[in-house]
Amino acid sequence: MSISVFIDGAAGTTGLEIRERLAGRVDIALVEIDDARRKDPAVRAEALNDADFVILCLPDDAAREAVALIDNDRTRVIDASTAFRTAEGWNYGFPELEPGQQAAIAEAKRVSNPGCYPTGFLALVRPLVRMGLVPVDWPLTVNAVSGYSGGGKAMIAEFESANPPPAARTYGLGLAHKHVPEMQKHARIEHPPIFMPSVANTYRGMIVEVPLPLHAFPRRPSLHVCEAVLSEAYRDCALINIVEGDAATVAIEADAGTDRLTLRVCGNPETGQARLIATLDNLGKGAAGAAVQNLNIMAGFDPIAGLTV
Ligand SMILES: NC(=O)C1=CN([C@@H]2O[C@H](COP(=O)(O)OP(=O)(O)OC[C@H]3O[C@@H](n4cnc5c(N)ncnc54)[C@H](OP(=O)(O)O)[C@@H]3O)[C@@H](O)[C@H]2O)C=CC1
Ligand SMILES: CC(=O)N[C@@H](CCC(=O)OP(=O)(O)O)C(=O)O
Repeated sequence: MSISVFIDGAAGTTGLEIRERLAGRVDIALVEIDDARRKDPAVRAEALNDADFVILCLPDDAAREAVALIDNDRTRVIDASTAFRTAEGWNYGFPELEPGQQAAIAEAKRVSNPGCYPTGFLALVRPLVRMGLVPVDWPLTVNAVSGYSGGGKAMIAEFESANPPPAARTYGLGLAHKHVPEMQKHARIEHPPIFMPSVANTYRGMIVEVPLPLHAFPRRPSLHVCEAVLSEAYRDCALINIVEGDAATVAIEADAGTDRLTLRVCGNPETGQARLIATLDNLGKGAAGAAVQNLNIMAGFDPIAGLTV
């Protein structure tokens, strides 16, 4: 079986990465448009309605516009932007997050790809919340550092033209980052997490951390129990690895250039303080890898076809 796929925003950072992963696949025919007219709504509307699947790699407003341009019942959509991640009628494209989620994505017409930071946060926290180990009303915090490709073409140009670029800088200081509602909704927690993102002078890769005072939780879970819960939750997930044992350091490059997501439960067993750590590539499982995984699932292909494990 072969499917047709149109990538709207194929000249952007995420779009190019998706194209790279799909190029050469015999089961996929890419719908191409003239580069000079890639922002022309009439040209886009035709491609959006011709394709079996469209993958939107656009700013939020352009993604909303693209969805509005689809006027048939057949075309199925994967959106990489923030526009629909908490929207009714959209399926959250994180197949490993909940039991039954992959099956729901397989049937869905509209799938919203998770944000890169929420991918790390949710993978670490959701199984522990679901098991009742982290109370739903706990005020969680998230610390994270991303490569600068996370900010798309504009941030890449900014870092690559600055002389010298910052080694690292923190942002989101007003605690209203666009990923917070998505984190709260899909973790199924009562309060928005305090989210402290930074960007480093490296192209790709990210570290997402959640500190947990396990000793203060009603069930006082050990580090070992948390690790066992994550291992069980992702037992059959080809892209998610739980690395056991002590790590002295974790590098932002750990999963850069792959579509993997690696989880670690670090900390001090004596004090009951944990550091949950996720590493991933913002353009891999954080964007393009996840979009291709969702496409594979929706089309009935091997879920990890074309991906780097
Ligand atoms: N970069 C990342 O790590 C991640 C990105 N995302 C999300 O993916 C989406 C794309 O991000 P990213 O690839 O980084 O961004 P880029 O800025 O690199 O790419 C966006 C592309 O969209 C094009 N574009 C803008 N407006 C329109 C329009 N009206 N019609 C057609 N094309 C348009 C741009 O054109 P032009 O080339 O002229 O600028 C550009 O090529 C965003 O919503 C982002 O939030 C999600 C997870 C991670
Ligand atoms: C370093 C950097 O700036 N990162 C982006 C997030 C990239 C991403 O995940 O895109 P979505 O917002 O579509 O999820 C930011 O913080 O806005």
